[in-house]
Amino acid sequence: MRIGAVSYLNTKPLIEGLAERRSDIDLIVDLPSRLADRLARGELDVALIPSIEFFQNPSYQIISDACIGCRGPVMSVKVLFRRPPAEVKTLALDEGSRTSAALSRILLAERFDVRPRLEPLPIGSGAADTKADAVLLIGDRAMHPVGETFVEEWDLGDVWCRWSELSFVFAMWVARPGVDLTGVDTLLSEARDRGVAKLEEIAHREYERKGITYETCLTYLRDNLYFYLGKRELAGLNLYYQHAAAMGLAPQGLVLPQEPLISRR
Ligand SMILES: C=C(O[C@@H]1C=C(C(=O)O)C=C[C@H]1O)C(=O)O
Repeated sequence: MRIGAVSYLNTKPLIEGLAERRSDIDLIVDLPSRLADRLARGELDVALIPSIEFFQNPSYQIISDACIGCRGPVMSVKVLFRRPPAEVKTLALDEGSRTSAALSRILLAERFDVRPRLEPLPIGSGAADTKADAVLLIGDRAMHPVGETFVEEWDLGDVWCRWSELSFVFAMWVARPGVDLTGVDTLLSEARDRGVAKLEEIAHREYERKGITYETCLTYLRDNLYFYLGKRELAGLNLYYQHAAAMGLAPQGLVLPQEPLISRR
């Protein structure tokens, strides 16, 4: 089984000990946007894909109650503004993102009636490499100071959760059709439970190579991220879907799950 996981710090607690549990697992790490494309091409069987990508294929199935979500500020998803949001004409989008790319467009449209021209921000580039009025950064690179003063900065987790009074779900475990999923939900929820029980250890292991302090790393994993796809998260996902569909960023008419998946343990 080829399982694709996000290569950022946020995913470490979801894959703790995962590859060691079953000899038939090939764990591949990549950027979220690339995981979605690889799952769509059939190069992966199961992947942690941006939630908006789940809407694009009705044959996809959510297979775990583990996810990357937040119930407030997320710390690693930012829109940096060089002009006030109401005056934004161009938006540079982190190439690794699909969910937050759509979310930033939704929030600009809904709150400011702004529909900017979009440009990609390639993986190797930083905010300084674009002149866009606003820049979306996600993942590890969004956690470091950019060295520029912005007129406004949005933490998209915070902005969404305040605006919607619900959680936000950035990425979910999804399988393509025709894959034998026996035991996979247990495998993924157990990996998450192991990871969540060991956040200090994971933070110790990761903080230096991510260029952040141990405290920041632990706070991020423990307090900013939320790894459970519960009722409030599904309600947030549903609302996000409604906005995405209304803006033509997702197909119309999907019925998403409302009730959390009960893990078959
Ligand atoms: C919280 C995050 O969630 C991510 C954001 C994603 C997106 O915008 O498409 C996809 C997967 C997650 O890794 C982050 O990367 O910082």
